[in-house]
Amino acid sequence: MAATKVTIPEYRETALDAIPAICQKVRDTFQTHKTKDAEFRLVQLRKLYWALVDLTPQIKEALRKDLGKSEYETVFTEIDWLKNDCMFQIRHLKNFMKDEKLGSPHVPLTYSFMNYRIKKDPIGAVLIISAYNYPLHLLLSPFVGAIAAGCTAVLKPTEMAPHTAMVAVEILKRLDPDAYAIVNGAIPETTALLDQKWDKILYTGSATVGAIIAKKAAETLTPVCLELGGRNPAFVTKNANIALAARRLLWGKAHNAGQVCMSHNYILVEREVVDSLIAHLNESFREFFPNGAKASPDLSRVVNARHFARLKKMLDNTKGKIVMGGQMDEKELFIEPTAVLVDSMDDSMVQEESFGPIFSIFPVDNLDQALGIANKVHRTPLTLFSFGTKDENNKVLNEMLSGGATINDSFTHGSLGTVPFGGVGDSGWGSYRGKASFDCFTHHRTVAETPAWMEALLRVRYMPYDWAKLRQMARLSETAPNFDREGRIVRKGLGYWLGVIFGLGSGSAKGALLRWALVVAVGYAVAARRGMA
Ligand SMILES: NC(=O)C1=CN([C@@H]2O[C@H](COP(=O)(O)OP(=O)(O)OC[C@H]3O[C@@H](n4cnc5c(N)ncnc54)[C@H](O)[C@@H]3O)[C@@H](O)[C@H]2O)C=CC1
Ligand SMILES: CC1=C(/C=C/C(C)=C/C=C/C(C)=C/C=C/C=C(C)/C=C/C=C(C)/C=C/C=C(\C)C(=O)O)C(C)(C)CCC1
Repeated sequence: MAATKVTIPEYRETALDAIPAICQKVRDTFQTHKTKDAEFRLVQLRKLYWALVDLTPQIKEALRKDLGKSEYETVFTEIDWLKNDCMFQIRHLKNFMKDEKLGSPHVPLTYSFMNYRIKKDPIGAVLIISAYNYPLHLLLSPFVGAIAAGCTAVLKPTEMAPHTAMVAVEILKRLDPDAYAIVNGAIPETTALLDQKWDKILYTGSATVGAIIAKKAAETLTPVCLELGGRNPAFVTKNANIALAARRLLWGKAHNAGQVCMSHNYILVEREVVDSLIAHLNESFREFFPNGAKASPDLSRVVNARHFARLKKMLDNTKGKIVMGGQMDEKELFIEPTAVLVDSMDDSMVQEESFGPIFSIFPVDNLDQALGIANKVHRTPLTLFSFGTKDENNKVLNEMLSGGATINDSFTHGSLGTVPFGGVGDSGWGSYRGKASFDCFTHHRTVAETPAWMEALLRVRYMPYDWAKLRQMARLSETAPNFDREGRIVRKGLGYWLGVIFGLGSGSAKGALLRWALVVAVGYAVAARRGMA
């Protein structure tokens, strides 16, 4: 069958003077409240799903042109990923939207008639700015969350993947044009967008630009979700399965040509197993690329000449020795997955974020030394990886913080679209994916409702204050401590525990009586409401 010719419109930046009106429109649409309706959200998500299906040839072609992305990875991590995102929200939306009733232990018995609950409100009109490495996925995956949450949105795709940006325009044409819009461009257009008032901004990209976004957002106290990068360490101890560690870590740097914010920057490996790790990395390299990396249809290219030059400079500046790969071709923006053996934490291959197919191997004496180095290089990276015994892996998790972590593999924690994903500290603020995507764009509003008939019971809060009422209230609601002034648990034997159980947590007989009276009253009222009393 002859392949259908795919056309992608030429990249066009949005006119700067059109941007304020575009933003005003989505803000106004939010105020119409139409995007809050569950059916509206579902229809938009369904339309997005079918747009992804119908525009699959355009998406594949755009990603091939922008990143030399293999068709396999485009389907796996962009198209299917986003379709799954839509289906997940479609299936669970009504459940996510439901009010959450607040009962024990959050609401004590005394407050139980006030119908405490959490109402899920869309946060408003949001701005989503994305990075180049998964240009459609990183743009639309948060967008799915924004639609599900009932927000309106403006999307700003990366200008570094211009074909994908134009396909995104085509996709958006299938959705409600008043609720969602797309603005194309680079720094001037993003700056114009940031000059507008948003209810939330979700930004994916470098930490440097992340700081610009956060600063600008702070001027208007706009909340931000930042998905940033990091210098991610992998720990390999002598007790690890070295062949498996090598194979899995190489995958993490070959997938999307290592242009993955989660992939490892450097491997801290115990000295005894360095040679074995290098041998196994090379063996896996030959297995993944039997005809060489350049000939492989599976290896993406570096996004552009600037990033190629950046990666080349990291390799030029290293004092280490290349122990795997090393080939490159500027014309094709091709860099082989490359490992460099280094001996200093000041090496360019350790200090700079690779965000490409290159990484370093740093021999260490033991795990304590490795953790000391990693915590100095970057204390809160986006991810970390640990290959060792159960105790060693737990030690790594306990002694180093990261946005996410995978034990015994490369970024498995970030390969599933239904679990929360995000950084910590300077690798990111907030998270999204799965229910977290819905929550990211939702305000969880605590709502209470006080029935009129309760007025007499509320006497305790009104002036003139009455100490006796306050004591009565305390007897009903305070929990007696089981610890002393030194913070030690005071074990009081069977008598104490019987008191806790039969006295409903009260420290006195009077308190226990009052509590039982309240339980009976609440039980009676609930039964009456259900028509049983
Ligand atoms: N945590 C995460 O989910 C991810 C993080 N990243 C990080 O992103 C970086 C690579 O992505 P890039 O696309 O190069 O990031 P980038 O920060 O250069 O660009 C991201 C977005 O910011 C905009 N932008 C660039 N400079 C700006 C400025 N001065 N003012 C306002 N907007 C500006 C761009 O137009 C683009 O849409 C790496 O550091 C990587 O670790 C990348 C992908 C995912
Ligand atoms: C049990 C049976 C089966 C089991 C199959 C299993 C367990 C399959 C496991 C597959 C895995 C772990 C696949 C991993 C895929 C990785 C992906 C898709 C990576 C995605 C990476 C992304 C999206 C990166 C994002 C980067 C970002 C956000 C960034 O840079 O910021 C069978 C075999 C199925 C059947 C028999 C029973």
